[in-house]
Amino acid sequence: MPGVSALAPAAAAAAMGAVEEFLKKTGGCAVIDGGFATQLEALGADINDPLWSAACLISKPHLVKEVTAHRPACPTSNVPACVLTLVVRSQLASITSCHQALGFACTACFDAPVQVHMQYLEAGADVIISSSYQATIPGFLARGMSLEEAEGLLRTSVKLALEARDEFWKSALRQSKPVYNRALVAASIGSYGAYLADGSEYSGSYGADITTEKLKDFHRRRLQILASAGPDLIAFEAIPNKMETQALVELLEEENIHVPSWICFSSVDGKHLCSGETFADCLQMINSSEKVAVVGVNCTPPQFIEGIIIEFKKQTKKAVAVYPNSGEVWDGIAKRWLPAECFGHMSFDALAKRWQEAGASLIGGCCRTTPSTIRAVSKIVKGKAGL
Ligand SMILES: C[S+](C)CC[C@H](N)C(=O)O
Ligand SMILES: N[C@@H](CCS)C(=O)O
Ligand SMILES: [Zn+2]
Repeated sequence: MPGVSALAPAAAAAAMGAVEEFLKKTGGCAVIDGGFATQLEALGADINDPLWSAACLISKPHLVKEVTAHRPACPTSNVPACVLTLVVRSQLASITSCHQALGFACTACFDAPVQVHMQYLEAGADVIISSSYQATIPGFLARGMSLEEAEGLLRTSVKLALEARDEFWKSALRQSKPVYNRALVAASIGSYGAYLADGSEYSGSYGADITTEKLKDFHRRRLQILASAGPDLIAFEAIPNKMETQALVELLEEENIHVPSWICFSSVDGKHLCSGETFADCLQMINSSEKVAVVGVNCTPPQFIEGIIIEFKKQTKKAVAVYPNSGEVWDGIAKRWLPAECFGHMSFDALAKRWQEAGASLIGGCCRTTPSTIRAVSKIVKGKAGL
């Protein structure tokens, strides 16, 4: 499916139909990847940063030179000298970490997003989500970047995912036994709360001053740029309240976005959005939008997912996506994950089978899930060995 932001209405309708076709091709249940940020950290990246995982997009090659002889490894990525080629000229003596000390990535860190995408593709993901969850224009500007640089990094996030998908697909085609589908690339758009980086994507509390119009203005330019960068889907992730849902639905119309979207909510109780508002009110708005192909929940504890799918299936005809977190709880102030409340004796993949039976059409994992989670999910929902 090509990038479709500039297509005429008939072609846009075809793009929406292509999502349905794609789901059929995957046997009625597509596998989404797992936690992008989680796996980035597993590769050694330091994402304790206002941009969180989007910090991996920042690199400044014009400031750097080859000094592998001087520095044996990147202390952040722990990548050995043979692949570490970029370090700042003026700070050779004092480097402690690419992101924290220098404010940008070494080449090894910069390769990490592609590696993460590749690992999820190998694990069996039919849909990979770009590294743009917390990539925002104001966030990049606050780092001293120009508008042009900021917009360029948004495009880069989609480009890296498309490159990984195409590279992986080329190698999959060379295999004698067909195991994989050609994956779709979803351009991630996190909530306003994710940008605030104050834990409000799990509370939905944006303060008294925020309005639907302000939220639209916050999302507008990033949406335009990501939609025009050639993704197959736009993935609005962890949307915590009704006002932001309304802003997104209206914005998709106003900007006439023809890339099919999904809107996924976050929930901390399994019955409401994080704000305490009902799913029903949001689903009603989404049901009347032709721009939204898929609805669902992400970054929500696994024990709530089956009940949520059952509710959604009563309230919408759109395909339902679920990609819960591990059940651990994000402490937005201390910036760390707290232990999960016990979610019973069932493993994530055994639960995934139940989510499929309850009617979910796309299943994956969010924070604190990994390629091995996705490998297990893929095997169980597709009944396929060999990944
Ligand atoms: C999905 S949460 C763990 C992402 C990080 C959060 N927006 C923060 O920056 O603290
Ligand atoms: N796509 C993002 C979602 C965070 S809630 C990630 O996996 O890092
Ligand atoms: Zn998450």
